[in-house]
Amino acid sequence: MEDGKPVWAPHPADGFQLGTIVDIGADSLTIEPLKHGKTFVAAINQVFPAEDDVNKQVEDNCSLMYLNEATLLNNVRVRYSKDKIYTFVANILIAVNPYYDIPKLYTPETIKQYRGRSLGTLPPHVYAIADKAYRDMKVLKMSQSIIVSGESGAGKTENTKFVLRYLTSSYGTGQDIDERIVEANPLLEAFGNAKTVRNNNSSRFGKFVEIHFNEKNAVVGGFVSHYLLEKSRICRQSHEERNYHIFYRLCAGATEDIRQKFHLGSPDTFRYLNRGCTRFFASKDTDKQILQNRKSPEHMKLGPLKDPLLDDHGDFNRMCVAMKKIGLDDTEKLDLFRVVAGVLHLGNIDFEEAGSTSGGCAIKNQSSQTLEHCAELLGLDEEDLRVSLTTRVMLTTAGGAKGTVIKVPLKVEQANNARDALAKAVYSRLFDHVVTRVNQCFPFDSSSNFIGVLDIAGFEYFEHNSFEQFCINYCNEKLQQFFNERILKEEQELYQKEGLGVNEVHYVDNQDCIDLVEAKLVGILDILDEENRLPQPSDQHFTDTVHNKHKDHFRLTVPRKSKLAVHRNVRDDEGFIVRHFAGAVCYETTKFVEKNNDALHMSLECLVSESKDRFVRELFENSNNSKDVKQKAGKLSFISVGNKFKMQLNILLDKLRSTGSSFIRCIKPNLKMISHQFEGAQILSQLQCSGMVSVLDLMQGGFPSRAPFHELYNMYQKYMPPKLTRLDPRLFCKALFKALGLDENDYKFGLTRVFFRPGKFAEFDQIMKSDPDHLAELVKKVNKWLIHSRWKKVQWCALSVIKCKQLLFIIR
Ligand SMILES: Nc1ncnc2c1ncn2[C@@H]1O[C@H](COP(=O)(O)OP(=O)(O)OP(=O)(O)O)[C@@H](O)[C@H]1O
Repeated sequence: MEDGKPVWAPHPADGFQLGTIVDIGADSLTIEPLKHGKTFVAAINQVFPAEDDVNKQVEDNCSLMYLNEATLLNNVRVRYSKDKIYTFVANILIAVNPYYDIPKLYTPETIKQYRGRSLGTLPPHVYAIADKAYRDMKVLKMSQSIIVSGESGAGKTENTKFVLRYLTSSYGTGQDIDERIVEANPLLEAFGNAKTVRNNNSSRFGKFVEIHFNEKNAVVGGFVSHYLLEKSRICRQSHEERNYHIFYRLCAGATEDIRQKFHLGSPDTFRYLNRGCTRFFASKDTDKQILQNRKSPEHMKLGPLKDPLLDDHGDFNRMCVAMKKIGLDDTEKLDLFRVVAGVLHLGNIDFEEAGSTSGGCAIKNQSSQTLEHCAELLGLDEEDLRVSLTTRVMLTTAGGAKGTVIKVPLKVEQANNARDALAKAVYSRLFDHVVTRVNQCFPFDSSSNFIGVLDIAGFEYFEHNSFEQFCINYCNEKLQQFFNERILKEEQELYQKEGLGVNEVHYVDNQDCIDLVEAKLVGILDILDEENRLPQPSDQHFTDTVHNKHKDHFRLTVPRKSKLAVHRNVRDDEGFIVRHFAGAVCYETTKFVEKNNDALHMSLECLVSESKDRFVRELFENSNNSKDVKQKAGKLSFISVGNKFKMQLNILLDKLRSTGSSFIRCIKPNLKMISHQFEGAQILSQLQCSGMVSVLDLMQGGFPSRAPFHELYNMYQKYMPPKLTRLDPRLFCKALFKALGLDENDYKFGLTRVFFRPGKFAEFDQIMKSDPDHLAELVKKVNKWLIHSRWKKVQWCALSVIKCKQLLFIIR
């Protein structure tokens, strides 16, 4: 950075602002903003050199002279203002959510344009990544994966859908299977998506969608794996949020016949819906199609929720069509709806103290009809359901009559928990079933390779972070490691391909953070499991153990060390801070123990797995603990959520490691979810969380800026006399570099481009644009070098001829 040249300095709302350095301190700089405003002081490591033309935008950030987080943000900003939402950083695609349909961006014609075209030959696009994956699969005969990440509402699911549509329409067989892969989405979204404050259509589960190809590289089928459905939402949502879409779609769109059969009412009549938002999504017109008696008072008062892509009544019908298309018959459809209705009724069962000496509770009289509906819909015996919700079965294990079954009465709060646990178990099994069923509708006998698209929540931190964030961030920590491995590998491969003869790129590994979470016995997940197995597990004891076992761990500390006041109020035994690659997160550990346990208590497990209804019974058939329910009845069994996730993740990562990979980083431009608004600071934080900034760091360890010879030639030919511009671009560049006497450690000549060490491209540019006297001197030097190198070439040729002649003479 130089005196008088513009720099990017931190700005609270925009991320960075342009300014000039007016004073230099020991580790800080005083900056004068270019736009009006007072001078301010910024830490030296937060001030970055700016490009000369800050309105310039490039398709690949690596062709910028200064590759840093500020120039990256600025490039994305300038492009976004021109509706260019996609940008490359080397082979990584950044996708900013436009929150409106950009004309012609995803048309069939655009799909055609990208078919078979190499990365970089057309503007950055999600189709370019999809096609690269396909071509790599074909050429390398190796499966591929595309990892789509970003925070909620950033556009992961939409981009995933674009990839799937691109692949099926470009490389499908034109048969039913292609359509089925695309049609599976509405069904998955109905059961796994919900309105949240961040996104009206938020996927509350992670998924890896594989499209399988035969030996001729045509689509033959698909397979979906899913991760971590958010279960807490089934029973409770915050005020402005909703439960899963299916509940509202059923209430709004079901035929009168279904409505009566399943005893459905308006959303406000169900506890599992009425603590959140009870309005339907509808347009002015479709709102009229929803009968009055299906609308909640809140809906009547405030009108429908509006979203261009969502409409509960219409979506119900579309979902029914999609079900048909993917091969679900009417019986199966009704089975699904019946269980959804059953869950709703279950939530309406109320308990009160029994008033007996047992200290237990009973189902309120007012709930008797609900109990009846619930039992009917889930195929349970009403009395058995009553008993299972209000008592817990225990087997005596010691003393007197060993193995005697005793019924322990539950208190009101325990019964409420049991009811909610049952609802969560039934719904999440139903969701598993939906995914299994979806998978059955695009079967394949054999496949040569697949392209998998991973759509999973990115790194997240809120004011209050719980077990869900802990799992998601652990997952992102693993994906980040994979990302680093791959980017590093790609960089090294590029250096090799370009013949640079170097492969030194250094970066900070995050294995220590991964170990902190998943190491055997001492990792946080194992400590938590250990706690769950104790007779009286407690969140505090778990938290204390974590702190004790990792007293001096660099990645772990106590909440009071947080920079944020809210976290400093959290006691040492109520939380811990993990220093993730993307920043420190304070986790509050209340309910960690409960959330880590997927097991129903035994009476409930027995109840549902012996349901009279085949569909419900089958939902629980494959459960881990149904086989030996009776033997285990003495203990509260424990099924670890954390370790199941760890296992799934490790399988996923093994799979990813065995494939070639591409990355799409989705960015949410603003919190209001509107078009044409770029909130710089927000976006910068997402770039940091998605690992993009650390990728820049990683690249800084090598040769981050790169410019093709022809580009350099075009940039500088105007400064050179015609005699020199007649040279071919490669020789032209070589002559310049040699003449300038640049340090050979600062740049490398590849086959197609020049690679620069951090900041060296700019230095070079500066010399080129220096004053005319200096330039004249430079031209002289270039000429001299050319003559010198040509002379050397002539000498070498002459010598070779002489040597050949001598050789011939000897042979003769
Ligand atoms: N490329 C796009 N063009 C137009 N609108 C888009 C695009 N990408 C996203 N959107 C809009 O943004 C909304 C949120 O996108 P999406 O559901 O894909 O986010 P997400 O990252 O999957 O969020 P979550 O993690 O909550 O599921 C979409 O419903 C759509 O309205």
